[in-house]
Amino acid sequence: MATHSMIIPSSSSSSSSSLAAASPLREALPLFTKSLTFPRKSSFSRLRFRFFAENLSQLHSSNGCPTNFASLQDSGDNLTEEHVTKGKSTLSITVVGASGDLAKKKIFPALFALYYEGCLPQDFSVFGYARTKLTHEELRVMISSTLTCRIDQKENCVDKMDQFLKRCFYHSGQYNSEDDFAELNIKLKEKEAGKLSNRLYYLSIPPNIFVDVVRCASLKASSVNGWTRVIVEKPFGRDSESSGELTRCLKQYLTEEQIFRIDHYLGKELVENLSVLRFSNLVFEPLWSRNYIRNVQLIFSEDFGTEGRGGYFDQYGIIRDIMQNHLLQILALFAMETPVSLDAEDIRSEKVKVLRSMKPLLLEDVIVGQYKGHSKGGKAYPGYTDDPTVPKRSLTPTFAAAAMFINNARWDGVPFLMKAGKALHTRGAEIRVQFRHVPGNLYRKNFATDLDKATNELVIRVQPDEGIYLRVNNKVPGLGMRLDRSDLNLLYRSRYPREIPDAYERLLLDAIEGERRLFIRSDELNAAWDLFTPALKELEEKKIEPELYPYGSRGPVGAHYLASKYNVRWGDLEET
Ligand SMILES: NC(=O)C1=CN([C@@H]2O[C@H](COP(=O)(O)OP(=O)(O)OC[C@H]3O[C@@H](n4cnc5c(N)ncnc54)[C@H](OP(=O)(O)O)[C@@H]3O)[C@@H](O)[C@H]2O)C=CC1
Ligand SMILES: O=C1O[C@H](COP(=O)(O)O)[C@@H](O)[C@H](O)[C@H]1O
Repeated sequence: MATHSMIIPSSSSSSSSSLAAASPLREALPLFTKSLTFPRKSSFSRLRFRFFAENLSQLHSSNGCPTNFASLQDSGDNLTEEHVTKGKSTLSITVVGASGDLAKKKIFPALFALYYEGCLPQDFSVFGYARTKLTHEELRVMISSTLTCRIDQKENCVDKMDQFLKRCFYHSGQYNSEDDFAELNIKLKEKEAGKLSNRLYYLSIPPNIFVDVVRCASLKASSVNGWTRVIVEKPFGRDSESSGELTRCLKQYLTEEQIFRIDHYLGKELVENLSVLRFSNLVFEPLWSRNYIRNVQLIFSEDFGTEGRGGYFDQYGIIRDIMQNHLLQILALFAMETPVSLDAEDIRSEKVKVLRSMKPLLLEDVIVGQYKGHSKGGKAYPGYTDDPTVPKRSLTPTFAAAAMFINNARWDGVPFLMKAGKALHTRGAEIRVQFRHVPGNLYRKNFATDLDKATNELVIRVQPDEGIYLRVNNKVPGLGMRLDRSDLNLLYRSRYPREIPDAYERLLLDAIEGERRLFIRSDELNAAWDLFTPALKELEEKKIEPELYPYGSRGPVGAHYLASKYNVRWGDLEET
């Protein structure tokens, strides 16, 4: 658990301010600030360089830049166009916590996919770092089992994997040992061979060791002539206080510009597309307000429990695991005003504004649940507290539903309902926008008494089977006048029959590119925690018992009562 005390830098860092002032990462700050004064688009295009002489990629980073170009936005002082054009720069990516679940499942496969698609620079190496003792070869064997060739299933796949694995190395060390990071630095330097070096660290570790790692990496293994960036996995604290403390501690060693707080939902294709849908189509934006929208629903469900992650999950629960970050980020993108530009800071500023306009969640507007064991079709599914890493009397919610409100002119009074749960009957994530009734509807007698069922609904299905559909009323062909509801359906697998990149690919690429749009800024994070912290504290202090629901069910009935309090019906349940 990331307790308050656990994230305070350890004794060796207690003189952190003076150390930090001397740290190479901090020294890069004036350079960074200076480079930001360039007008972004024009000077960048002049300074961009090609990673590859061949194999130009189709993939673009989130700001629309071709990925085979890199910006020099926050590079070190030795970076010149000569280095750039002669390909003298290198990229080292160190996955800290390389022996862990996320690294194996997501990070190494995403790095391989980027390599496979020609999106990594010509000169790169990948290091795994963890306490587990492994040889380079053992790391390669471990990760090779999870690498897949997404596109072009057969051609060159094995060769490409071999080539990628040859660039992967391992260094075993403690997370709080400056000496171990100094040794890592030596190995990184060997690979960098005197070239201009950019270094990316991915902290795929439990949050209580984030600060130790950042301290050691900053002091002993940051780049001296290029940039150093750190991707930090969630959870970023467990409430406003611990999150603020974590940010303060990280900022002793890193500038805000070096910290890439990842929320992988922001890298999902349909979440990325939200802004395109809103701001590049005339038909949606005029409807995007309380005048036409009755309610918005943000729904996340998983058809499996916390199996294997109970130890982590029990410290956090579903509100911190999914709602405070993934669903709230989607909400912010959905509800924000039009940003001045697509620049990261303009978008993030709009997101902060909307978050700060929201009313903190009230205990009376949240219901919690926890799954219990259930047998179905002769198979027994375990309850949450059957997990040996979970305390038997745990009150941690594995399901929650919440009603939130935005107190601004656009959204005043519109309920934003969130629902997230584990061990439910299905897996999915979607945004549902339910529109108001048609005033004076000429066809009202053609609908049964339930006019709510006849309103338009826009559904953005983030996963699985990505798609966007708009439920409209339509005349059933024939001589009579019978209406039914049909979908104007944009099904991604039919329209775009290529595989969609994993969110981690997009986000890793963006971090390499220095594109921050899809990462969480510290003020966004503060605003997000401020919305949930009071209710989370009350839930814990009052020891609110979660409503039990059977594994594989549709969740607790409390979710329906909460929705009906605001005259809402969950769209996902109406459909199935
Ligand atoms: N797994 C997932 O699906 C997701 C994970 N995350 C976040 O990503 C990060 C990594 O997740 P995940 O890979 O599942 O985590 P793991 O529990 O697998 O931990 C990763 C590695 O960290 C080391 N480690 C684990 N516990 C400790 C400890 N108490 N003290 C010191 N080192 C420890 C272990 O390496 P070694 O013993 O070799 O040093 C382990 O292999 C976490 O912050 C998690 O919250 C976020 C989204 C999804
Ligand atoms: O961040 C997390 O996300 C996963 C769900 O991610 P998805 O991309 O598979 O939808 C969730 O299982 C996990 O509990 C949470 O920490």
